[in-house]
Amino acid sequence: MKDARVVRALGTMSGTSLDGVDAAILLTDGEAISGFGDTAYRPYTAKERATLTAALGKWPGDDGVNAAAEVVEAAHAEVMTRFEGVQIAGFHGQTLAHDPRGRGTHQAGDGQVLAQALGVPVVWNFRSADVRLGGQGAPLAPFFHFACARFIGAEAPVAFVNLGGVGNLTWVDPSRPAPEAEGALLAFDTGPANAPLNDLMQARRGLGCDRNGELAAQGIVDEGVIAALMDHPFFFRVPPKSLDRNAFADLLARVAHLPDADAAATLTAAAASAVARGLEHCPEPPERLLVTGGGRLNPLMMEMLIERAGVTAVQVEEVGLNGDMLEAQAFAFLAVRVARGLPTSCPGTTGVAAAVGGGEISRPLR
Ligand SMILES: Nc1ncnc2c1ncn2[C@@H]1O[C@H](COP(=O)(O)OP(=O)(O)OP(=O)(O)O)[C@@H](O)[C@H]1O
Ligand SMILES: CC(=O)N[C@H]1[C@@H]2OC[C@@H](O2)[C@@H](O)[C@@H]1O[C@H](C)C(=O)O
Repeated sequence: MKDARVVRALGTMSGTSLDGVDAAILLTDGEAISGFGDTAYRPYTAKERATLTAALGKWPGDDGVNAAAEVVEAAHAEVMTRFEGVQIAGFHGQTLAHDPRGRGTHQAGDGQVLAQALGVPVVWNFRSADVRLGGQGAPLAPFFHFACARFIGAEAPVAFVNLGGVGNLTWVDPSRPAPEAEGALLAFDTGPANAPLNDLMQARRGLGCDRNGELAAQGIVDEGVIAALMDHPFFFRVPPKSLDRNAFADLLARVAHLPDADAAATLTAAAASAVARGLEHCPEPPERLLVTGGGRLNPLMMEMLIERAGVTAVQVEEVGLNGDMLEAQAFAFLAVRVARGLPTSCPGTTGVAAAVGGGEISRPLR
């Protein structure tokens, strides 16, 4: 019999690299994955990206934030209305600032605007409740990673590693009864991933990224820079812990003395070493790393990850998942959980005191 609680949910993510909006359909009851559906990607135009970049680090009420929110809402409305038969949507928005122990967390874009555009309930503002209750507000994909681990039939602990602008890691023990169960999940940001490398490529070569690790492959890693980076207090902090995109902005200065290729190689190694260090915080070594996010497409970053972490790493595609859309699918999953009153974070994922359901539901007004 078809489970009446399984819905066709649409999720979206606009990541820290400000490239565009990912959108994906997930069939789920908020506990298990029943199937994957269509996906779409809507890049930001250069003008839109400039508006978003100008608002980075800003808080509601600051100059430029309304303009950024309008860009986010318009781009999402455009891509989200392409899908048919959507019953509920999860809208992450664009993180402009994240300071969980200070001013909070700020995702631009209003879910009510999208509820109007789509004509279905939209769940949004996923991170604020967790932060208010003392959590990091991030990462939130781990509850979905738990469902993914079950979906792929993993029996031993595995780790999902997302190599986006920032890196993050979710250690999952799929034998536990639920994601919020004691010992089921440990998740945290590992450190810088592509953001500093992209910034370097922009500054030195006028390029958006080191495509396929081509420049870095010609360079030599400065292990002194890596060792000094690994002395940063962030790497000693016991997880859960999360990072602002610009938290390691000084990394560029640390490679300023190096030729382009060596600087790129060093920043690529930094992403890998940060994940390797993160693994030391895990309760036991994972069977393997399932890598998602754009960094999985950089063969040198993958090679360095395997070498520095000392464990096999594969792209999530090897286990039948979609590494470009996992985060969008995660927010579809989380939307259904919020609608059902199920938790979306717990002590092991954000450091919040007890399992908590975040998110606000906006329904279309007639
Ligand atoms: N073929 C490739 N070669 C090298 N790097 C790549 C390649 N494809 C993508 N990337 C890197 O991945 C980045 C995009 O990753 P992703 O889409 O996972 O980021 P994001 O979702 O915006 O970040 P976050 O997960 O931190 O929010 C690009 O900016 C680039 O640095
Ligand atoms: C505050 C914020 O938007 N954080 C993002 C960012 O991008 C990667 C990493 O930093 C992660 O903590 C998070 O996103 C993913 C989707 C998450 O919440 O799981």
